[in-house]
Amino acid sequence: MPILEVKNLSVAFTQYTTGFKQKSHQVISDLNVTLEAGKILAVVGASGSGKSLLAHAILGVLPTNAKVSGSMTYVGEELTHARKIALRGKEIALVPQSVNYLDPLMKVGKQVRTSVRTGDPKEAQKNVFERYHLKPEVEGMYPFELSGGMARRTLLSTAIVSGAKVIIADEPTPGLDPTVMKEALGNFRELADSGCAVMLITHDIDSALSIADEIAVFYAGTTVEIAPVTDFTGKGEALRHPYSKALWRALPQNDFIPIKGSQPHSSALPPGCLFEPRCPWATSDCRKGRPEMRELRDGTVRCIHAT
Ligand SMILES: Nc1ncnc2c1ncn2[C@@H]1O[C@H](COP(=O)(O)OP(=O)(O)OP(=O)(O)O)[C@@H](O)[C@H]1O
Ligand code: NI
Repeated sequence: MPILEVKNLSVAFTQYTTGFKQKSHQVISDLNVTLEAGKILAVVGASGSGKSLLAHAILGVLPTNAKVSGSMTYVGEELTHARKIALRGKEIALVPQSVNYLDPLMKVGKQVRTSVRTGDPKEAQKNVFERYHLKPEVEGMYPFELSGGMARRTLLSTAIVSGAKVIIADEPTPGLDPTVMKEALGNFRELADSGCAVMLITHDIDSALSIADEIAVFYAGTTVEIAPVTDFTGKGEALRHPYSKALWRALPQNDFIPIKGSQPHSSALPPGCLFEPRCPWATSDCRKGRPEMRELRDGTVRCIHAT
């Protein structure tokens, strides 16, 4: 049984335009992901494709003007908002994208210690600081006294000491020097190997490939493909969706061919397949409706033409 399952998640924001006119922007549509114990799912996709919003939806920290539909389960039971609040920071931990999530008024050692649930908090905090090369004096500092890299390592420490079963890491590595970054990625792998389910959101496909088991490719607020990591190889022949193939081939070590056009904005989503306006395979059928996510060769894809 998956630890965490997100089914047909949709998120829309209501915004006021001129006067009292309201406009609804669909920023996530029909999104599906599954997290399993012992596995790392990496989530990749362009900026604005909905990666952080998915993380926030799982943690129950979306802004109040967000309208959410779809279902989520945690170990087979519905993950209601009340349950999200109860599990947050305990069973489900977030390594947030922004270091602004640290409490500005609390010394960082204390912030890490309050996340410890079993064993001696002081000991756990000391050990994790050592692991991330945070000197003993750092525990007495306030967030504003930390460098960006130190703040990131503090956020990682908080999630690691929590003993959570599900770790959602939203771009946890920018600003870290390569050695610490490698260590942080290695820690996620260790957490997974010890039975956690990890979702790693990243722009960095290379890091994702180095530690993940599966990769979910996001585009304009939905999953277009979920594939085993081993499919990201060669010219991308094993990949299913034209966007995943293009994303893979756009990497510098591959063909370095940029993808023409840009991701549609949530205020102007195409009526059919969200990738249709940029797709080399598009036909008139692609404009008729959103393709469903379907199983194909050990993965899933949202494209009527994928084979
Ligand atoms: N509070 C909000 N109100 C309205 N729109 C929002 C709000 N928060 C996010 N969005 C929109 O939702 C979309 C998805 O945002 P999200 O932060 O999830 O992207 P992302 O994939 O995490 O991008 P990045 O890689 O830059 O972190 C964006 O178009 C963003 O502008
Ligand atoms: Ni983000």
